[in-house]
Amino acid sequence: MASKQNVPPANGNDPRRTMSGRFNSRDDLDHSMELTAESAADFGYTVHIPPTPDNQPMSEPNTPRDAYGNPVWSKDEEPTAEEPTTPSKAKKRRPLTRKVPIARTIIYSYRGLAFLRLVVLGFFLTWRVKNPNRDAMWLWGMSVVCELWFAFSWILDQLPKLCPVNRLTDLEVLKDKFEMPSPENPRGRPDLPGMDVFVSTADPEKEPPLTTSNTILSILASEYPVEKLSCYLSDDGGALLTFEALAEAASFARVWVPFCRKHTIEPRNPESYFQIRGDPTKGKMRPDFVKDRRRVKREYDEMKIRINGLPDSIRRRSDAYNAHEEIRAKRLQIESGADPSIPLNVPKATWMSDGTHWPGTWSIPGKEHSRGDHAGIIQVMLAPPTNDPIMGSNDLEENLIDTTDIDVRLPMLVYVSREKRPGYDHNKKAGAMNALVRTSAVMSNGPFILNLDCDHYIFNSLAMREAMCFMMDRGGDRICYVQFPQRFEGVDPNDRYANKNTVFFDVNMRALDGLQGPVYVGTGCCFRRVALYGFEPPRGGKKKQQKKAARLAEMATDESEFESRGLLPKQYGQSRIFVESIPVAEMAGRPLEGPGIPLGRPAGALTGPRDPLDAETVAEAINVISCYYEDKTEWGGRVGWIYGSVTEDVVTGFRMHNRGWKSIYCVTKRDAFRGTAPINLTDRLHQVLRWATGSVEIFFSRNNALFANSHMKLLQRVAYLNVGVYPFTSVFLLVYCFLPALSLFSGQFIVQNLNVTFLVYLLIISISLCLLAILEVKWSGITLEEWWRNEQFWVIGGTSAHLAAVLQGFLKVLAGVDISFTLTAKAGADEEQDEFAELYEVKWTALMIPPITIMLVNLVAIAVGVSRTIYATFPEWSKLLGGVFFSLWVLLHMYPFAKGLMGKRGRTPTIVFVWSGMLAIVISLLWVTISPPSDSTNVPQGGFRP
Ligand SMILES: O=c1ccn([C@@H]2O[C@H](COP(=O)(O)OP(=O)(O)O[C@H]3O[C@H](CO)[C@@H](O)[C@H](O)[C@H]3O)[C@@H](O)[C@H]2O)c(=O)[nH]1
Ligand SMILES: [Mn+2]
Repeated sequence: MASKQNVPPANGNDPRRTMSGRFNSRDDLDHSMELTAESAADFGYTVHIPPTPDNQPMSEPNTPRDAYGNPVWSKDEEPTAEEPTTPSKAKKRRPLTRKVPIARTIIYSYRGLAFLRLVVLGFFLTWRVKNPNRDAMWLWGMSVVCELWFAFSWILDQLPKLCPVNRLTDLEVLKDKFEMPSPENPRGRPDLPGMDVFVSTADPEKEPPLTTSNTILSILASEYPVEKLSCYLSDDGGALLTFEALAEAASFARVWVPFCRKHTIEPRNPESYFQIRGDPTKGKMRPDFVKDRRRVKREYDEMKIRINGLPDSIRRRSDAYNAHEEIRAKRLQIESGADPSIPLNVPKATWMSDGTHWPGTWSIPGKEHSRGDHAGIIQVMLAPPTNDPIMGSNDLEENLIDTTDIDVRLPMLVYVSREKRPGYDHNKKAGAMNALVRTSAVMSNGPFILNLDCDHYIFNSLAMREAMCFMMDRGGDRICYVQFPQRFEGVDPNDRYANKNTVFFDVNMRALDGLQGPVYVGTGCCFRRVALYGFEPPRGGKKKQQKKAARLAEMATDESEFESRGLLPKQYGQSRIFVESIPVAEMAGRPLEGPGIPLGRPAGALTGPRDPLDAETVAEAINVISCYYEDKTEWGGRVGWIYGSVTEDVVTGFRMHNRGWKSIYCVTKRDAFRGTAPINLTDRLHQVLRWATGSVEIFFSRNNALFANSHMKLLQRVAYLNVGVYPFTSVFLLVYCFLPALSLFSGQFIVQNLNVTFLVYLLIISISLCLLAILEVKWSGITLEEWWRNEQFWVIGGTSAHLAAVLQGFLKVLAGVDISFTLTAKAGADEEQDEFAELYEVKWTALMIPPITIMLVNLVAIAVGVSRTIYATFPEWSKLLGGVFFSLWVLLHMYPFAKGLMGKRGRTPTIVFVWSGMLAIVISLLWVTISPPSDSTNVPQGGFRP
């Protein structure tokens, strides 16, 4: 099997190798005679895989440095080890988290207003149905149907927003409970559960390896006990580029992480850190800060150049090796006396710096070396750290900066590229995550899993601790995940396409938190591992289910049962080591036992060293990422990330909620994570298209909230139903956006006459919507502008991407056409020249056709209306005004879209508006001259009739 690993003994002679497995694929050629490591270095590049910290000098075991203050919430002084136990005990009983109520006046008026609007909407729609427009039944019919649907979709959106929640954590208490000396933990070793961080990347072209490396560095430098933290990078591209960039990051981490710890800097993503404007020395106490910073920056810049030069150096290196191979083959051919004119078939391989074939994807894809066809690869880039801190030294020969009294250990770091073969469905990101779930269970088995996209880095180094506060609090064992908001950088200041999505992240998600939990949104989410294994939460579930869970744990350790019943392999696959890890993770993830926590774990239970990473373990880690591992198991069905939708995230969260788990939304003062968003219109539309398509998939699947069970609250179900239903609004929206034009063309309107009743209704409905928005702004902290951008994008996305999603969804359901996961392109980490160059890029896509049509038709309609008025052929003034206002309402929503189409010349949309308006006037003048009104009873100048 190509994915088998050769595992050299720990700390072999090769200094570049860690105690990890090195892959060894079957197409490795014997070239070591010809090309030595030195000649590889001649090509100007060698991968730096840092030596393990294991054999570094051990200093006296110290208690871990109290490196973390609490930049987020309160700032108590740090308790020392000698502190009398009584206050600490009192502290330990303090809760780790609490709810912060939202001001009553705001929330009550918000609910009252929503109710009022609901009632008015009811009356209005009744009135609309009862008062048809006899002059234009078609217009009236279409508009009423659309309005009924809009009311319905408004209700779906509004109802779950009625009980928003805010929360606070207390990191001091967490520290007291888990990191301070106590009778059970005399040395005050970290007693926090392990955390496995998953980062996913899929394409080094669209997701620059420098960005990924920075994300990794922010994780490695995070404030979480080093020996409890492991970081896994899943590379679905199987790219050597990503691999070597990760090796570079691992190497630079030896400097970066101690630097972060020494000077407690934020954020710990070097690219972002060095880009901060303002005085970096602000609040820094140590005199050597400036010197250290300069050195580290230089080191970072060098790494950056190397990473950015990787595509080139890999290509040059591979060309040289390939040329060599060809010459050698030619020589063999001649020596063996074969006809030299026969063309040789030497593959154009991609080569690693040590002169072996890269087992993953080649730049020129070859057999068994393409994106969808390559071996599984695991490389431990940083070996698991020792259990005790290792202090650095002031030996500046060896270290770049003085690291005296700084723990220089690094968390484990692993590169993973799952095996891919033709004929297997790889299930996109969900499949990648499930491979990581298994590999990490075998290698580190952290009871908690933090999931990040490659472009989402840790902005607040205490973020993991925030999540842990919820998980370790009373009742925390019923929490399946803690979701953090997604925050974005590099979005244009006006956030033209509502990329920041603040209405979703600060209004909808906060509100869902009051309804047993927010949805999972794919990144910035900390999972309880066993929740991913398809278990039910303790207590919450039915008695029978609980017994079943206990039994599963029992069977995992009972050999005969495991083999004879074959039950576990059926669920989790054939790996014994994996199955045995389940109960261990379950136990380690529980909160500490204490009053009100009957099923807790004893304090101090997690202070021991972790299991060593031996050859057998690494071999098993490879085994569980083989492409056939999931065959005939419940992976992707009941277990792990759920398959079958391009928005695997929502479905995965839904399944957990449906099993009775709760989730938590954790908004921190200093953003926990930050990522990038596609600021370019086309990319944005494609992103929205993917999400909406995923929603349609959900709607047509068994994960439709209509089939939810009684574990879920009614309003929570409504929220999930809305996730599946919202794209369908686009159909009605499309029709509705054409109605004003149709009115102006026909001289009719959606009502027979614009009487006072209609106008008053319209007024109340609009005003109440605005008031609701203002109150939302009050309780959520978003701005009105953000709210308005969201409204605009609702129309833009609705008439383009959502519409296409509905079509795609129907195609999938009716014709089984598969939906692909189009990666969202990420901006390079260092595009300083023109920050928003992307914003102005215009790439045409069919998605743009409907909104463009809508805009043009409405413009023409306004012009027609106006010119007919000039000629006094328009039937009624009021209807004309109604139509024009209606049209303008549509156009106002479309404005950012029009601007986007114009590229950099910002003023052009206005010009285009004017030009097309004039053109339209000319056309309509002609039209009016050619066809005079046939029926002139309504025409004002009809007075000439006899
Ligand atoms: O075959 C694949 C496809 C994607 N990914 C990764 O999935 C992540 C999300 O992809 P991206 O194109 O950045 O999607 P976004 O629209 O930005 O992502 C949001 O929406 C997705 C669901 O559609 C979620 O998976 C993401 O976590 C969420 O951030 C990235 O890290 C990718 O590397 C894989 O690992 N394998
Ligand atoms: Mn993304």
